[in-house]
Amino acid sequence: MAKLELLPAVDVRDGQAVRLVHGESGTETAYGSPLQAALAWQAAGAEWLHLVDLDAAFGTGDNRALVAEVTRAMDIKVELSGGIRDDDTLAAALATGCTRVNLGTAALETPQWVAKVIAGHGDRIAVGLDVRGTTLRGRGWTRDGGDLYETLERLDKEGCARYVVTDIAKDGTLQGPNLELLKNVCAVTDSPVVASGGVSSLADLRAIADLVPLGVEGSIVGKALYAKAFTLEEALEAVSS
Ligand SMILES: O=C(O)c1ccccc1N[C@@H]1O[C@H](COP(=O)(O)O)[C@@H](O)[C@H]1O
Repeated sequence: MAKLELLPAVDVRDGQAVRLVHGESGTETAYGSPLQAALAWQAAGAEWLHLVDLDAAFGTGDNRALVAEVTRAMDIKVELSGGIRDDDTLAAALATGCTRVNLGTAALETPQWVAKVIAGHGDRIAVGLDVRGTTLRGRGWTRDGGDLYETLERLDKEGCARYVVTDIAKDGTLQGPNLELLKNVCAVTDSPVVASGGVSSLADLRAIADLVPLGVEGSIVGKALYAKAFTLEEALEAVSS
C-alpha cells in the first residue's frame, strides 16, 4: 500500500514561525526562525514542507522575501501558500522553485483566474479547501466563500490536480483530524487529498494513513510537532508502510 506523505508546516507571521488556534489572528504561539524550523524538518527526514505566508493570507502584509529564501534553501519539495491570488503573486511563488502552490481565497473569489492557472500549470496548482462545517472560508478564514461540494464539483471539472482539505474547527487544536470530512471529500473526487488540521498523535496519523486507499495522499502536521507530541522521525516511521 502507498505510504502517507507527511508535510510538516511552517506558518510565517511577522517573520516568525507560528501556530494559530482555529486559524484565528491573535492566537499565535511563536516558534522562532522559519528557516531554522524548515531546516530542522528537512534534517529529520521530511520529504515535503508546507510553507504558509500567514500575513499574505490575512492581508496584514507579507513575508514573501522570507518564504522565498526558505523555499530556495530547501532540498525537499515545498508546498507554498498564502496570498497567491493573481498573476504576479503566482509568478513570484512559482519562481521560488516550490513544487506546488496552494490557492485558497482565489478559488472562491476569482474562479475564472483559477480555472486558467489550473489549465496552465496542472500539477503545480493545488486548491486549499478550508472549511467550517461544509462552508468554505477565505481571506485568512474570515469570510464565507460558498459550499464545499459545489466548489469541489466545479474545480474537478476544471481539472484541479489536488486538494488540501482543512477543517478549521480542528486546526491548531490537537483534537484529532476530521476523518469523516476527509472520507466525504474523497468520495466525490478522484483527485488526491492532503489532510490538514487537528493531528495530535501517531494514532491520528495512522488513522489518516488508513484513508490512503480512498484517495488521501498526505497529511500536514503542525502544532503536534511544535508541541513535541511526537517527533517527525516517529511520525514518518508510523506512516511508512
Ligand atoms: O494555515 C493556517 O493556519 C491559516 C490560518 C488562517 C488563514 C490561512 C491559513 N493557511 C493557509 O493560507 C492559505 C490561503 O491563503 P489565500 O487565501 O490563498 O491567500 C490556505 O491554503 C492555507 O494553507
